[in-house]
Amino acid sequence: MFVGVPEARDLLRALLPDPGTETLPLAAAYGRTLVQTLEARVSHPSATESALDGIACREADTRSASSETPVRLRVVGESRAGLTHSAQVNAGECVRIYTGAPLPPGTDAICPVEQLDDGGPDHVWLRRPARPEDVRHEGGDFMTGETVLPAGLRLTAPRLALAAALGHAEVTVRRALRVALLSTGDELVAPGLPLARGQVYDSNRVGLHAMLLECGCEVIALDHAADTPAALQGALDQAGGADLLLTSGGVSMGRYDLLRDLLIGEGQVAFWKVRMRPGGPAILGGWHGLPIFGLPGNPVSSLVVFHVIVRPALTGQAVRTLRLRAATTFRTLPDKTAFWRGVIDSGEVRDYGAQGSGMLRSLSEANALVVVPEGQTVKAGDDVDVILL
Ligand SMILES: Nc1nc2c(c(=O)[nH]1)N[C@H]1C(S)=C(S)[C@@H](COP(=O)(O)OP(=O)(O)OC[C@H]3O[C@@H](n4cnc5c(N)ncnc54)[C@H](O)[C@@H]3O)O[C@H]1N2
Ligand code: MOO
Repeated sequence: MFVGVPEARDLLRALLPDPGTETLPLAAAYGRTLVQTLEARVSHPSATESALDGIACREADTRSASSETPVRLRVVGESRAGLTHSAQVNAGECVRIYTGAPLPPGTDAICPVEQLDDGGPDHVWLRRPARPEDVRHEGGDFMTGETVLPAGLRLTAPRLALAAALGHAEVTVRRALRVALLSTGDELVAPGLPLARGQVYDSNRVGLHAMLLECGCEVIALDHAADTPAALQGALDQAGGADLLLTSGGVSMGRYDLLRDLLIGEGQVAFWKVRMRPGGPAILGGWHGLPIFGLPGNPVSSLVVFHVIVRPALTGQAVRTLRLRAATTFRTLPDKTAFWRGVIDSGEVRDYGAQGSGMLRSLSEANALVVVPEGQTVKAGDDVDVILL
């Protein structure tokens, strides 16, 4: 029942149903996985246009322009968004132009306003040659018919914006998995209520809810369950209809670790314990046909297990790692992969410091998980795999 991280991920994925697909307006598709290929319905830019506010002219007219020897051009019109100058521009002439406005015929270069002086009625002086690089060419970003977003991508904010720019109002995506979320433990108190000694605010519920939304899941937030078998079973009954029940707490070695007992005693167990730290006591099983993934209660452990096992299983996206130079030594463990909190700074990653699994501040102050495979040593100066948080 003791598994490695990749095996744990595969076992969870195997228990999740195929959610099917649906077509949604872009605004509702954040975090979902695209199941169609999106082609450009238009070219971008849709016309050859200016990248700057200034004048459009013929580059050849302006090559000698400098502060000492400015070049004077006659202004024959204006091109701005929605009101294009469509007449031919000839030698010695220019058109006032604004960023994103189409280039008038005959022009091939831009000089920005910062390099212009007033040259009398309808004239400007250029203190610098006009530059063809400041022209954005039609289709330079993408051309009509080009495949731009392939199926399988997760719809992040920039990709949703790109889908809109391609001319799509709707996208076909994987349906959201319905995940019921349950915190267990008598010591948990909802934030905002008074806290007695020995109690703790239910922070996992908040963090896990947000992480599930980031994964494009529909979240069914269950009431927190006290540490009695009846309370736990009652909570599990409320999760009917979910594709997965995600719990935190109650999976370790204690007498009140009831979820573990319930799955082992009355349900099924696919694994209990993963060869990782933190997060080793995670459990996967089922209860009356409902797949249940039990995260450890320690806040850091639940975050780490979510990142390396739950998120990839829910989204179908592999865990992305970077290779960075270690600025400090990272401890190795003989039989577990370690995911130590690290801080990426100036292109290197250093040890965050306190690695206790209850150190909540680290969830905000660390920005990376440093992966140290079983039995391997990472010394300062070595390259190491890093997961961005
Ligand atoms: N004798 C042993 N004790 C422990 C072992 C072990 O192998 N032998 N494993 C340790 C490890 S590793 C972890 S991780 C924890 C996991 O414990 P549980 O999943 O059973 O979680 P709890 O005991 O319920 O709580 C642990 C800790 O986390 C706090 N907690 C729980 N839920 C929340 C929440 N929703 N929000 C904020 N904080 C929460 C709880 O108060 C405890 O401090 O077990 C070790 N013990
Ligand atoms: O895995 Mo526990 O997750 O070390 O604190």
